Parts: sequence; C-alpha cells; structure tokens
Amino acid sequence: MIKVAPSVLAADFSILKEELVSLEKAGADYIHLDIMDGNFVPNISFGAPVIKELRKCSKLVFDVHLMVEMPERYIEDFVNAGADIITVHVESTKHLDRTIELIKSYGIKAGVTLNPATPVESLKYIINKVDMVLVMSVNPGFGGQSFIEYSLDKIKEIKNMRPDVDIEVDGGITDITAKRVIEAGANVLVAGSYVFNGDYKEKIDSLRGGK
Ligand SMILES: O=C(CO)[C@@H](O)[C@H](O)COP(=O)(O)O
Ligand SMILES: [Co+2]
Repeated sequence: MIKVAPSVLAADFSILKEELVSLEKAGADYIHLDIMDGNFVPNISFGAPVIKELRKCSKLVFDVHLMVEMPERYIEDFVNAGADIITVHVESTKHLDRTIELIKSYGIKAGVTLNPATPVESLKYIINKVDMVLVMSVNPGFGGQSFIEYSLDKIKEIKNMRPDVDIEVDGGITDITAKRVIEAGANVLVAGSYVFNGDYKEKIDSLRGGK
C-alpha cells in the first residue's frame, strides 16, 4: 500500500486548517510537517504550537520531519502537540539511539532521516529500532527542488538492509519520480509543490499510479 504524505510547506499558510481538511477529502494518508530551525537547515518554518492547533481539525497521521539541531530537546513538545510519527536526521544529533528511544517511549512511531550525501551504512545499528527511514531526495530546507537521481540507489540499499521497514522519500516527488521510487522500494511519498499545484485529489491519485 502506497501512502501519500502532502507537505504543508507548499500550502497556503493563511488557510492552513482548510488546507488540511481539503487534503483529507482528497485522499491523503499522512500530513507531512516540516520543522526547520534556521540552523540545521538555512530556513525557518513553524513549531509545535502550530501543530497543536492543526491537530484539532484533522485525524490524519501527523508525520513530523524535524530539521533541527539536537532534536532531542523538542521531542516532548511535538508529542504533546499531537505528532504520530517523528523523524530525526542522523546528522542532527550526537545521540541518535537515545533520541529514537525517547520518541518510542511516548508510544508513537520513530523515523530516521538521511541527507542526500549521507550513506545508508550510517543506519547499520539503528535500522532495526525504527519504524520508518526517510530518504531525502533533495537537500533539506526548501520545497520545489529537483529530485536527486542517486536517491534511487539509496532506497534499494535500504530495502535490502531491512525489507519490512517503511521507506519514505521526500523532495522532488512528482507522478514521474513517484513511479521510480516505488519501483526502487519506497512506500511513503512526500510531495509538496506537486500536490499543491493543481487539483489535490488528481495529484494524490497520480502519485499512487492513477488509482
Ligand atoms: O523536507 C522537505 C524540504 O526540506 C520537504 O518535505 C519539502 O517540503 C518537499 O517539497 P517538494 O520537493 O515536494 O516541493
Ligand atoms: Co520533509
């Protein structure tokens, strides 16, 4: 089953609640929430209080992608705000194992994320502890960038390393790249600019292969 996770980074922030309702009606599985601190990535987005407000108007799975330095400092805040999945970058913490354990201690799903140039080998000791691996197929920080081709090799390597783990791909996903990442082994697709430029239902359906 392919899951589609629209990234609200590309939504109209002045009507964010309405956007979530529209995405739910259009068949989205998750809502992907990009948290940027202006330090780990050169951009600032929004924080836990915004997620807490959005939680009141959506039952969709909240997939929180933390692009912040030392994410362990904020896990509790995002859990309290209503996160269902929290994903942290291997590059963002000295204590990845402790951070994954902390996320799991709240009874929610834990994911680990790799920047494009970070090798899959860095997952060797953590992959059996996580629910999801997020492959960044662009350099994190901004929406609307082009898909990095070598991400396909990384997806295949992760699939070989642990066939049953959820593999999410984030960055430059369109109907064309979606088909390719699914073939490589991905089952969760994040899409921002592609979904928000057009009819949400048509776009979401097209990411699943037109079904
Ligand atoms: O995490 C990020 C960017 O850092 C993403 O979730 C983007 O928001 C995806 O945007 P598109 O590439 O789909 O426009
Ligand atoms: Co993201």
